[in-house]
Amino acid sequence: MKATAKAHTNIALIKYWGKRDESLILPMNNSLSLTLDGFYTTTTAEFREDLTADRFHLNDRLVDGTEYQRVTAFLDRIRRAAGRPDVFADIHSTNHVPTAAGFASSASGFAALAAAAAKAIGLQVTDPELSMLTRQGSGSACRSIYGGFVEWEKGTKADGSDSYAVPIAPKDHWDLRVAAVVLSSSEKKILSREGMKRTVETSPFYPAWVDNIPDDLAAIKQGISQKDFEKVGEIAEANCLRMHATTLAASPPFSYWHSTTMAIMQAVQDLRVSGVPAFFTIDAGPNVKVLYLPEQEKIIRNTLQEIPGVHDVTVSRPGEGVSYI
Ligand SMILES: O=C(O)C[C@@](O)(CF)CCOP(=O)(O)OP(=O)(O)O
Repeated sequence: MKATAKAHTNIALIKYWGKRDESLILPMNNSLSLTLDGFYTTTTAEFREDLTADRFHLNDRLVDGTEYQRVTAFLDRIRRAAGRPDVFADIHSTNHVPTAAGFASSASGFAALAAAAAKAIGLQVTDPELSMLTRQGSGSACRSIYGGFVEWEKGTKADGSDSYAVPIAPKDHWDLRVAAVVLSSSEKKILSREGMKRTVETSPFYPAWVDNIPDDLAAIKQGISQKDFEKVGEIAEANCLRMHATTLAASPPFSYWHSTTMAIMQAVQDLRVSGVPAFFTIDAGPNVKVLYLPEQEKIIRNTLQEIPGVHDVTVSRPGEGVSYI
């Protein structure tokens, strides 16, 4: 009972920010992402009769603490779904992603874990069912089941049976680039789960965030189908700024941005003024992702690399969904 799966990270262009159900991980709003080819996780899961507890190895290191707790709690869901409450797994995950940089590494990690564990335990799942299972590990991970552009339907049912990702356009629909800009400073940040909880519970700006999503989604999907780069970039950048605005109005207020984060934001907006189309998006951390077209590769890379405080720039293309090795 062994299987290996590979899954890529995804970058949200319309952000998932806020849950309506913490335990089932059900979101307040729909989100839309692009799966990236540059960062991925491979996970091998082996369910064995001789184990009396799960074992989780990440990058060849045995993991314990909260990370282990999240994985073993997730595997409990897999065991329940398969009707095998008493079988435990040996999990080996390798993250080809700067985990410390928080590049939604939980997204590729949980998608690969869900796929490998379901296959290893013999659980037959459709893509929507695999997405729903993955969602219960980490919300954004449910979008990594598919490649290319993906939308996570928030659903309305209390049991979450209508909350899963659906493919919008395949990875070869549009040859975009995403530069992931990692900052040198890796201060302890507020984890996305905690950040969105505080925001939902205390930020007066939060209801406006939710209200704006349907228009953003409709417009960005039109832009994607028409390959209108400015339209997609403007909506994605504005959506990211609206998300971060909600944190500034939370109690206590917080922000994920460092001075280098803002320097990168300014540099990207300056590029646009000089005629180079580029747009940024930022998740629950100080790092920045920059969206651009292939012909701008050189100027984008040179501009970003020379900003003080930038540690690394990694370029991704649209990536594929979950696969089995
Ligand atoms: O990816 C996005 O849509 C936007 C974010 O990255 C933040 F900006 C949210 C990621 O949240 P996640 O780590 O999935 O939370 P979990 O469900 O509590 O595990």
